[in-house]
Parts: sequence; C-alpha cells; structure tokens
Amino acid sequence: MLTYLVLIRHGQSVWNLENRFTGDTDVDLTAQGRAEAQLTGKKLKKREIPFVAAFTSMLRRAQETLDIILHEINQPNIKIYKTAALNERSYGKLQGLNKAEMAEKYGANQVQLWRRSFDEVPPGGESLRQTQERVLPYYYEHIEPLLRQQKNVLVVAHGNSLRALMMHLENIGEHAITQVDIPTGVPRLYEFDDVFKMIGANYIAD
Ligand SMILES: O=C(O)[C@H](O)COP(=O)(O)O
Repeated sequence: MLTYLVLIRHGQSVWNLENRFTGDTDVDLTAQGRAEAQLTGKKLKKREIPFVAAFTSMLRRAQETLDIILHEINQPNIKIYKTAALNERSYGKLQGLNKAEMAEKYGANQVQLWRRSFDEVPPGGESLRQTQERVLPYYYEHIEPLLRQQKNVLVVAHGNSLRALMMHLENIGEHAITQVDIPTGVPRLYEFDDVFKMIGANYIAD
C-alpha cells in the first residue's frame, strides 16, 4: 500500500500578479489563482486519494486555495489544521515592494540572493534557513507521524515555506535549492512505500 503527501503552493495572489514581495502580508487570490486551485482539486479528485488531514498556513491565499480544493475533492471528513509554522517566509522591509524595481535599485544579483539563497536574510525578514527552522519541527511533530501511519496528507502553503520542506523531503542541498522555484497551484505528489521510503516525487500534470 502506498502513502501520499501532496504539497501545493497557493494559487496566484494579487501581489504575485503585481510582482510584489509578499511574505507574510495577507493578500487575496486573483481569479486565476482561484482557477488554479480548482484545477488542482480536479486533478486530485481523479487520483481518488483519500486524505485524512490537510495542513495550511494562517494566510488567506493558502486557506482559500485549500477551501477550493476541498470543495472539489469532496471528502468531508478531512481534518484541517492551520498553523503559522507554514506561513510564507517574512520578506521584512521588502514586503509590498516591486521585485523588478528592487532589482534596479539593489542589483538583480542581490535580489536573487534574497529570494533564492539559503542563508541570505532579506532586510528585517527571514532567511530560508530561518524559515526551515520553524517549518521542519512542525512537519516532524504533526505531519510525518501521519505519513508513517500510512495516512495521506495534503499541505497547502507558500513558495518558500514549501521550498524549506522540499529540501528535507527530496534531500536538496543548500546550493541546489537556489535553483528551485515552485509554481503556484500545481500539486507535487510524494509517494511512500510501506516502510516510509520515498518512491516518487512529481508534479501532477493532469
Ligand atoms: O513572498 C512572495 O513574494 C512570494 O510568495 C514568493 O516570492 P519569491 O518567489 O520571491 O520567493
């Protein structure tokens, strides 16, 4: 018997669309973001995976994405957990500012480091390492035990809180993670065998 973990970055948000640093600012989904969530729900419904639990952050772009998915898959007994541990990494003073304008002001290289490196701390915000230091303890305590009991789990969170988790799940190093970008609203499916060995990690295309 296989066990499944599905990670999903929320659908496109208003500030994704406007190319602004978002971090833990609570912004809404766009119409496209809601459509992405709906499509994800349809893809998951086709797989007929029975989930026992769904985890999301305290931010409404993730919660709304999860609501739309749950509506599509129609499994009313899924237990829902909301936690700030899965919130997006804080971008501190960059939040609200335009990414392209910041690249003009500080240089594309610096902006890329703030966005993708493991250790660089954005002004007043969190590095990916610091994000991982809150995401992983939550994962070990609340999510991994369910998977080890062969229970299927859904996680709807954010680009960087999920990159932090992916590093652990897929054994991605501090250098390699700089190349990893997670698309909005596309489910990533992990399959584990009955001794909790990962046997697959793929985005679900259809
Ligand atoms: O916080 C943000 O701006 C986005 O959710 C993720 O942005 P990034 O791709 O710049 O890390």
